[in-house]
Amino acid sequence: MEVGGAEEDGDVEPYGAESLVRPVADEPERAAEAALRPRRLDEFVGQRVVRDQLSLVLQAALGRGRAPDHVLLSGPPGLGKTTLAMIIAAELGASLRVTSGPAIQHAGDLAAVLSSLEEGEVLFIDEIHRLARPAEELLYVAMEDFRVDVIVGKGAGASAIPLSLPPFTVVGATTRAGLLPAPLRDRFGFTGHLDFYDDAELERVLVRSAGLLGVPLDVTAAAEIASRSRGTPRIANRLLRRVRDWAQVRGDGMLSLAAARSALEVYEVDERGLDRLDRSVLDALCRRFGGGPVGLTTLAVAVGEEPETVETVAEPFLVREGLIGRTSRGRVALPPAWEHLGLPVPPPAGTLFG
Ligand SMILES: Nc1ncnc2c1ncn2[C@@H]1O[C@H](COP(=O)(O)OP(=O)(O)OP(=O)(O)O)[C@@H](O)[C@H]1O
Repeated sequence: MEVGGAEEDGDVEPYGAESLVRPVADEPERAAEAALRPRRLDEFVGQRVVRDQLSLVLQAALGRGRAPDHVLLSGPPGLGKTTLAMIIAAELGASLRVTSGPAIQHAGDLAAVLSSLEEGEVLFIDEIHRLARPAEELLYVAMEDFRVDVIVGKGAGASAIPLSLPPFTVVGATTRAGLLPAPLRDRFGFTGHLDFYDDAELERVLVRSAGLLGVPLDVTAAAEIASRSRGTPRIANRLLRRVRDWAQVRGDGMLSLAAARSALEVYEVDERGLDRLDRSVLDALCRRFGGGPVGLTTLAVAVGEEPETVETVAEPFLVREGLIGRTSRGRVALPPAWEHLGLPVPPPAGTLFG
């Protein structure tokens, strides 16, 4: 169930919506994702440490017959935070309420959600780092004392009427744990950090998804798609759906290695998982600016994009892959960037004679 007002999202980038390897999902995609979500903890692939820890927290709470401590899940988009929140509710046999930081515009919105919670329910707050300050303060009290102060009246005549809440569990998700104020972070009894998946784990995600979609996926194709998925199950599942389209329309329905390669060529996702924007950034950096350093704005103009798009959509992965570096003087191409473009790696600066 969705609660909270319409989402006002200031972070939408023009490029992001059309990229296959962008880690965030839009609404239509979320519907396609829903069918592929693992429902129980033992179906959730990878993230062994977080899974083990969470399993203990949940089993202990179930054994005591009490709502578990509040849970904070942090990590980059598309790694399974929402899925885990749903799993937590399912494992507890509780119902789940879903809202997000940006959907809660006023403390009153949150008070309304909290005061309608029933005993043992799980409240999932996505992008919890984007809650407004007054809502955050209300949440501290609700999480710690299971109480919300309902303000009646205005100005000098206003008074707070305490309303006690039944025990419930907040599951907060954030891509930016560092932005959470310490008092809010401290109210979570358990924090799980999700990391990027390795290729073997992504292959398992793909094999499971192909089974659910009822498509024949060759193991070599699964490995190929996994290696281009940037360590992210959401991207793996998205590429799988595109390979399925290709196999259906241009192939024989089989998701073979050849089908995977042909489909990903059509969608311009290269063997390392880079897309058109990523490659144009590398290309501009190496060919036009001799490897840099070059400022973000200049680089963005060279590739015809907004600086914010380059910084938030392309750069994180390029930096993580060791293709580019960020220095105080701007962006620089690292040797693997030259190699990826098939260009000779220039000698390090200051080396006159090779
Ligand atoms: N460990 C996993 N095993 C199998 N599938 C997974 C796993 N993690 C994520 N997925 C799949 O990846 C997709 C994205 O997962 P999810 O929506 O939970 O990510 P998220 O971290 O909440 O992303 P965001 O921060 O953008 O909301 C879902 O379709 C889900 O089925």
